[in-house]
Amino acid sequence: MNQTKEQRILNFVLQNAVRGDPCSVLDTIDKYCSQKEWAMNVGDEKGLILDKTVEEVNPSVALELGTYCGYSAVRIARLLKAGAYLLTVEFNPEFAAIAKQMIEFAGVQDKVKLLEGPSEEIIPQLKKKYEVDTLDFVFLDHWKDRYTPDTILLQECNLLRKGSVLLADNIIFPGAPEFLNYIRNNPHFQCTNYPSHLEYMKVGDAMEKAVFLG
Ligand SMILES: Cc1cc(-c2n[nH]c(CCNC(=O)c3cc(-c4ccc(F)cc4)cc(O)c3O)n2)ccn1
Ligand SMILES: [Mg+2]
Repeated sequence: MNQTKEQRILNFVLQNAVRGDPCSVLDTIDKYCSQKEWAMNVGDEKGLILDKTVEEVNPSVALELGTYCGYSAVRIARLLKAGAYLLTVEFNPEFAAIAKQMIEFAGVQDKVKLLEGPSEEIIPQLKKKYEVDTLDFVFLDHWKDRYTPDTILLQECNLLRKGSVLLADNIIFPGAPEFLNYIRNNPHFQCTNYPSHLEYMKVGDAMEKAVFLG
């Protein structure tokens, strides 16, 4: 049974990073994915934009859509205050299994709850099944054609409050044109664009921040 790229990334971390040190896990993933095999982690450049946004919001309850190998879950969780937590949603069981091990190796498992399933199924369960009141921060990094329907779903499920912050990856590449159109023309959101580059590449990309105005 030959290995997947995601297993190779995890193994490289297990062999080269420092257990319990989130920064060493992030640096090791970035090293592997920039030098050996590209992978769709948010990466170090857009990761700084994510860091600044998480520090500014200082969320008690955060949601991530699109866990992948757990890079941004580790990135977000390392910045959360005592008692704060991240819910992260992954639909692919192989990715979820890798992410679980990555999160545990980084030592942030007490701050992260990994939920397996498609976002459209999980979001309506957040209040009753996962005891969420409202979300302070949402990182959109899953299927790009789900950004808009899931933003609408979050509102329908009453999961956003005045001041909730959404941050969306890949606005330019692969691109989320429908989402950009929706969110920038929506009077209930205040948007800010952050130009950057596709992870580990010279290709242009951007992140979009959208503050819910209630
Ligand atoms: C429906 C649902 C879905 C999920 C879900 N979980 N994990 C994901 C991954 C989604 N991410 C991407 O597809 C992605 C792609 C690229 C890319 C690809 C190919 C290129 F050539 C260039 C760039 C770059 C990125 O930065 C990305 O984030 N979705 C979870 C829950 N429910
Ligand atoms: Mg992305």
